[in-house]
Amino acid sequence: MTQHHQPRFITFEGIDGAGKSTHIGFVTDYLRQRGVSLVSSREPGGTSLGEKLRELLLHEKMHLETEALLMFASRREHIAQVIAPALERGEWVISDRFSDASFAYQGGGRGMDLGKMEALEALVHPHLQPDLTFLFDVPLAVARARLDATRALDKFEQERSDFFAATRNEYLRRAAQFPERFRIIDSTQSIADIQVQLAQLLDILLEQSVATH
Ligand SMILES: Nc1ncnc2c1ncn2[C@@H]1O[C@H](COP(=O)(O)OP(=O)(O)O)[C@@H](O)[C@H]1O
Ligand SMILES: Cc1cn([C@H]2C[C@H](O)[C@@H](COP(=O)(O)OP(=O)(O)O)O2)c(=O)[nH]c1=O
Repeated sequence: MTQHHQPRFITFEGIDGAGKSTHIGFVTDYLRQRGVSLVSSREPGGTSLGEKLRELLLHEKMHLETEALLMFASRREHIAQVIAPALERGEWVISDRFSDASFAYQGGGRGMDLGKMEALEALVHPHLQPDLTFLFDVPLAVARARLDATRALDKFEQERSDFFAATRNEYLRRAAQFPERFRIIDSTQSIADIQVQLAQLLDILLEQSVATH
């Protein structure tokens, strides 16, 4: 009898500076050490076309709906080329952001009608949702201080604090709407404490995904 893990699709979300990127490497290492084959990717991006769209999205000013359409165009390609084939092969997929980011940034932050966002989601992935979404949540001032300390800011990261307040609120609204999928991580904790919590959550997911033949 052999044991394997049924494929899972995990996404990482949070406002810029919440600490998402810090933990993706930890999570991929943790899962690989436990025998999971996985693909780690990001949005916007994750494919050759998607990375070109990312360059435009992070640096060019454009109409709000153009921005939303390009985010979903990048996602469509990502699903077709990376996410769906990996899940079909039985591999896990870790994505640094997915559609919750469009709801939070283009919907919450920029105020695009959420009904239009839902229509795009229904067009691009009517049957696919993450199995688990880690939402890294911190007060705006903490995120801002972390960003200022580290790097040159892209188009989104230069937004004002009311933009991020609305973005964070939309993330929290989505988490309340889909509690079975979301796990909110209090990212004011130390990196070490967050990793203890992530490991516990991953152990539960691993246990639930074991299939034996
Ligand atoms: N829990 C934490 N405590 C203190 N600093 C952190 C924590 N998490 C991340 N950082 C630091 O904050 C900065 C932004 O983190 P990063 O992971 O790049 O954020 P994100 O990917 O969410 O934009 C980095 O310099 C990182 O080292
Ligand atoms: C996927 C996605 C990202 N974004 C934004 C959020 C981020 O500010 C930016 C890029 O995300 P990210 O890769 O998290 O940035 P970084 O590597 O600099 O931490 O794109 C949207 O506005 N909508 C979306 O649908």
